[in-house]
Amino acid sequence: MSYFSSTGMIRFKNVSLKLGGKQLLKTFNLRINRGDKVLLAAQSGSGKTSLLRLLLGFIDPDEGRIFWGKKEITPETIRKIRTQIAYLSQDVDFPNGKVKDVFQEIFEFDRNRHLNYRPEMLVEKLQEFDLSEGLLEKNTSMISGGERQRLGWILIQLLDRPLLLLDEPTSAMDEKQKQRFIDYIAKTKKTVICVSHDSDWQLPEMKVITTLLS
Ligand SMILES: Nc1ncnc2c1ncn2[C@@H]1O[C@H](COP(=O)(O)OP(=O)(O)OP(=O)(O)O)[C@@H](O)[C@H]1O
Repeated sequence: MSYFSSTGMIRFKNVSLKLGGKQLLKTFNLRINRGDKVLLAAQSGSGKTSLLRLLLGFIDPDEGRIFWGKKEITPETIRKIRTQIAYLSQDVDFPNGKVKDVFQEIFEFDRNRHLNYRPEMLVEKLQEFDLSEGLLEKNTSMISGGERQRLGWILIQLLDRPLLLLDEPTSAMDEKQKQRFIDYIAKTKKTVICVSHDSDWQLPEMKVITTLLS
């Protein structure tokens, strides 16, 4: 079986995590299959963002193991695993620079070259998401929270990776925009883990997790 092919995509096995003196996970178990959609709607401060950060290898569990297919997530495996993940963080942190240059640079990384990015692809997406072409010339530090969030969505769509990790992905959007992204997630065949308190994200196809400490 190859590195990434497996129906059981992600598995948390007896994972415990304590941060800032607070127990967030205690022998936590979760299995996520390819194509599954999971909504983390546990209360504020319960560790939802930390769970995404565990999957990205930004933090390590105190106990237990996390698997991607048959591979355990470790410092040795995480780089390759990250090439399969598109992460939209709560604050959508873009590098400093003109929007058009930042996008160009992202797609010049070895792991993204196969996508054959062209600037026209970004222009097309800007139109689709009601963003002005003038944004291309703006510095990423000068754009609004709502624009930044939509640019984050554009990036994750263009990156076209099998696992989407979305942290409050529509918090800075109006209803119409929000619905467009919810519809995209409802239709996608990708595996999705979304953090949101917004009940509009509770799609029928989503497994909703309301508590992490059971
Ligand atoms: N690096 C860290 N050091 C210390 N404490 C941390 C760290 N990261 C997170 N925490 C704490 O862990 C708890 C869980 O944080 P986390 O952001 O994962 O929760 P959350 O469920 O995503 O919250 P929210 O819904 O409010 O965004 C919080 O009390 C937070 O202050």
